[in-house]
Amino acid sequence: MGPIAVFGAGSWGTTFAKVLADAGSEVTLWARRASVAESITTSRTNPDYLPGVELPATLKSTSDPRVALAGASAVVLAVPSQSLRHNLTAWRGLIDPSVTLISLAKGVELGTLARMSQVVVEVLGVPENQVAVVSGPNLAKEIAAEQPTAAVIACTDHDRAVRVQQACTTGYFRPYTITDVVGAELGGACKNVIALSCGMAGGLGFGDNTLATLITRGLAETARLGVALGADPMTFAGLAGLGDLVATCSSPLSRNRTFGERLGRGETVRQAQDAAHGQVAEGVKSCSSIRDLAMRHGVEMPITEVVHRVCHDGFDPREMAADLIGRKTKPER
Ligand SMILES: NC(=O)C1=CN([C@@H]2O[C@H](COP(=O)(O)OP(=O)(O)OC[C@H]3O[C@@H](n4cnc5c(N)ncnc54)[C@H](O)[C@@H]3O)[C@@H](O)[C@H]2O)C=CC1
Ligand SMILES: O=C(CO)COP(=O)(O)O
Repeated sequence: MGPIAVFGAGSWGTTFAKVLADAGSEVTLWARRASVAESITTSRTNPDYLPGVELPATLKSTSDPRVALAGASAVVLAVPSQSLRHNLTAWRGLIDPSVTLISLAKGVELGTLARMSQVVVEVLGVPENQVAVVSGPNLAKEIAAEQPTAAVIACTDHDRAVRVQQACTTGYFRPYTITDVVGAELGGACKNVIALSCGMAGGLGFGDNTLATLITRGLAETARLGVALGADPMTFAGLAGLGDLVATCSSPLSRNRTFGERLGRGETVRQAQDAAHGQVAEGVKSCSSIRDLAMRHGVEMPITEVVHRVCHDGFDPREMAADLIGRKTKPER
């Protein structure tokens, strides 16, 4: 794979740019703010998002999309889900129609209920086999510290997935390939919502049984939605399903879990948002689009429903347990 442009210099965009550069790829990282690009170029750091992490000397950075895209054979999209369409529309005329598009975002678009790869296909007019998705238990700060982890590269074109895999394999980052894009994207989007519920449970003082119950039943409702949308159920037992779910629901590094914890301790959505300092907790918006997607397909997602009510309808997290536990009894499957 030739030069790679990474769009979005937040925690994951910057970290994934480092992974690609460490794997030997030629990488240019586009940052929205010129000061961030300047800092990466001159001091090899991105203090706003990855304080204390030294970035590779080979990594270039710019705030000019044309410079980032010059000669690029692949474009990595690392902006928040709800702004992807807007950004891509602005960059559309600049992106060579033959490049591989690599989506890192974990969300479902509000209103259209589109997955991120569907947004890419729609806005850029490229075939779906040109879009790859990276997902898995990938908390940016741990990967930036070169702690070992695995991931999946999902693309309906297996050969393309292998090329992306080769471009990002390092001594600390081990990507596997799969062809189930639907499953990979839904696993990544839904686990943010389940992590919010786990955070709320933690904030309310509940322990590991509650955590494990939410993770397991969260996985069940995610897989139910996935199967209704044509995903391979086995994807949810893999890195983009269980792997990401366990990491995000358990880790204090997760923005979604942390956000939920604040709500569980009694903070308002606004207070939790202010405390996030502009860092995105995707589940706060995706709980609504995923809930709507589930309703459209007649799929029951009770945890997602409750998270939506807490985040958007003023429902008190203290009522969450009674609401979920008090549902009509039924078989596990
Ligand atoms: N941080 C992590 O550990 C991981 C994050 N992800 C996903 O990657 C995506 C990006 O997340 P992060 O880099 O963590 O987010 P972040 O909150 O750290 O950074 C977001 C980046 O997008 C930029 N941005 C924000 N709004 C924008 C807009 N309207 N237009 C253009 N740029 C905008 C910000 O300036 C920043 O550079 C999300 O969908 C997230 O779920 C996936 C795996 C791991
Ligand atoms: O996607 C992630 C880990 O795989 C990051 O989770 P948060 O967005 O909750 O920090």
